[in-house]
Amino acid sequence: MLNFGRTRAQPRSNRSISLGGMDYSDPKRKNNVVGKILLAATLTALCIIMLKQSPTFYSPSPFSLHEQGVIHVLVTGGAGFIGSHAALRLLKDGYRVTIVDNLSRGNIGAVKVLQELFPEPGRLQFIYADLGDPKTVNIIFSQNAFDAVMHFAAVAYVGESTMDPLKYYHNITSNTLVVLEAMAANDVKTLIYSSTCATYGEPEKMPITEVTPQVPINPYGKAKKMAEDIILDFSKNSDMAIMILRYFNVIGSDPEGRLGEAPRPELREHGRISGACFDAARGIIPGLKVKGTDYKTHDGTCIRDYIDVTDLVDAHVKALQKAMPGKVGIYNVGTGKGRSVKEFVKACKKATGVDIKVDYLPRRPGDYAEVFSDPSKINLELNWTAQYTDLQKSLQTAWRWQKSHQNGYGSPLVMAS
Ligand SMILES: O=c1ccn([C@@H]2O[C@H](COP(=O)(O)OP(=O)(O)O[C@H]3OC[C@@H](O)[C@H](O)[C@H]3O)[C@@H](O)[C@H]2O)c(=O)[nH]1
Repeated sequence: MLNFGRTRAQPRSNRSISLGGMDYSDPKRKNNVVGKILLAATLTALCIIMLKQSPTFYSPSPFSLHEQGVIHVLVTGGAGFIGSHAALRLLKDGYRVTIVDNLSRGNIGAVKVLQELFPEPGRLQFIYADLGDPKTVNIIFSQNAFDAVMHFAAVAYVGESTMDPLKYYHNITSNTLVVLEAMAANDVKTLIYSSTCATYGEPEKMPITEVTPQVPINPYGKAKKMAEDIILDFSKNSDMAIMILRYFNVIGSDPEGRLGEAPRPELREHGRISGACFDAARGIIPGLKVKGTDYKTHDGTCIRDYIDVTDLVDAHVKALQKAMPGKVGIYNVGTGKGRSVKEFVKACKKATGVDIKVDYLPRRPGDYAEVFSDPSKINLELNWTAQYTDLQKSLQTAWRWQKSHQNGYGSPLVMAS
């Protein structure tokens, strides 16, 4: 069942493109809207059928041998926005990386970018698999000698979590359990866990420290808190080295323009503020909907702490380096500065040069008025400080990628040739 032999030159999904004998560059076909839709649907269906045979390994070489001295990190959700940026940083720093992703939210195009940057055998392995399937996950762990796991894979929209709470409770808690069990069974000793400021809910006192009581108010935050509790209980009888990073609001993209944020268009209504601003600036949506103007903040809109993805992945690498056996480290990852949605929109207008049309709507269920971090613990203990603190500059970097990737990474499932 495990397919180690596939080369980068012959990914299954590449072959599925030629199966149809279609040419995307044919101008007549471009004008044929119905034809394009049918083509896209056929390709997607073919890819889904092929990819369903999980786990499917796409890599230049087998990864079953543990190379001495090279730390092998499993990056779950490595085809997603934060996971792909983390994988890039790890690879740049000389780690070997295995990405496991079910491509439900991530993009195979991000993996392809990484494979092109790091084609050497033994550097990067991509496994299409679902963490909800313990059997598959155990096969993956038993066939690879992972030294550490960065567990990013998860659904992560506050608004969606209020509409589909079961999806959130299931995906976030159950998959974390599966990962932890596989780590314990296969003697993998280091976990860096992606948690969130949403676990704090709406604290009375700002800024938020790591000892601020966690009283989440939406299913996303509650599920992440549950996953943290699972990890903490497990840690009491384990010598695993664990770091829990509570991210604030992640923005930006790779300064060298190789990776970006490409959320699924079908989830646009739940999307985060950065994606919505860029979609409005590109004219994909008629305007930005600011959700809630009657919060008790200086301008009535919600306040968030926007942290650049480059800084965030730096915090992960530092956490990995400082993780101690038998210890759990919990850290806020934010800039320490709160900005309102109106301030964010102003910065986005400047960054894009587009006078984005703004509509003001009622509050979004699940939102809290104000959160921003006190990052002193991570400053002190992990020697980490946010470097990319100019909101407009981070948005400019992200906008450059958005402009040069009008369709994101293309089809999220098909490896473009
Ligand atoms: O289209 C939009 C999107 C968002 N917003 C507002 O912008 C603010 C930020 O919302 P986002 O959806 O971008 O981000 P959230 O604060 O809800 O959660 C985010 O930060 C914490 C992370 O762990 C979560 O994964 C992430 O979704 C909220 O006030 C929201 O109502 C809009 O006004 N319009």
